[in-house]
Amino acid sequence: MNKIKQVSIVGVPMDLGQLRRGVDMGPSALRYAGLIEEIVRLGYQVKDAGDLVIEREATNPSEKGRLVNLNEVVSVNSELQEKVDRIHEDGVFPLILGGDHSVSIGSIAGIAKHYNNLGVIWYDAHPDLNTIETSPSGNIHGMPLAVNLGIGHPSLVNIGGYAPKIKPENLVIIGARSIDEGERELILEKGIKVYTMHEIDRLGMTTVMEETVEYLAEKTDGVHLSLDLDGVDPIYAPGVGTPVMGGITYRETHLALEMLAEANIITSADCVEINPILDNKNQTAEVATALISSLLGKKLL
Ligand SMILES: NC(=[NH2+])NCCC[C@H](N)C(=O)O
Ligand SMILES: [Mn+2]
Ligand SMILES: [Mn+2]
Repeated sequence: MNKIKQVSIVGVPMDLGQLRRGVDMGPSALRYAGLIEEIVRLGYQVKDAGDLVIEREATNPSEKGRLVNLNEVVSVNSELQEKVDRIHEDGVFPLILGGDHSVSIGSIAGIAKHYNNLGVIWYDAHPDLNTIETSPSGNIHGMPLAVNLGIGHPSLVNIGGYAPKIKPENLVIIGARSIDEGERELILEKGIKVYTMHEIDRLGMTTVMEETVEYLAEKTDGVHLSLDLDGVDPIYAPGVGTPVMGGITYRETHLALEMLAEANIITSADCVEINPILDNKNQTAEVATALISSLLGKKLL
């Protein structure tokens, strides 16, 4: 957290990056779960920048081979980019609340310009490395990491007026277990560091995080954490639109985030894909709140 004791929250109540309604309620669910109070309790000065206003058309059907809601996703992320850029300029830790995972396009666009080598930890069941050519769905929430690497539709890739935002060697994906063929090819082609569930099972989360911190610390000057709640097993985080069984446990995720807090390398974060309609009495937002507390330094003792 680089001695920044201020956190600025931006909510992005947007569900346009995919087709299941409800993930637009993520910021409210997190606020109801007491996220802000919890961060205040940890000793931070919290500025709540409120939520972006999202305009959505009544219907916008998906067509294969087409980017669903492209123009809307571009305009929301452009606005988010500006907002996050300003927060960063003020020297405050930006915490972005999604919304579907396409909001990471705007959050990283606003952050990456402040670093020569921004590192990214993508904690997710999915690598989100699809392009229009490889996407099985046309949903932009399956593409943000590719976009951040400069691969994808120009109007997404150039948000913020520069590209790429991140370099493949500054990226670590943790928790992947649903990987499309085109994503697999891109991972191998770019040599992206991925800890799939297989490596997490084999090495244990302690080693995974020690290696991740070492890998990023030596070559990056800031690290963004993108926390997709579907990285966590759906037993603990059922309120997500694309759940995949066999995920990371609640305890392993706490450990991962506690280790990041200890390493003191995270300079910004987003928390995405919470869908309260699919949830069990706001459990997923409560889990996310507890996890973010660990990231921001909460300890058991
Ligand atoms: N952020 C997410 N939950 N992404 C899910 C992506 C699912 C699938 N790979 C797709 O491209 O449609
Ligand atoms: Mn994701
Ligand atoms: Mn995911």
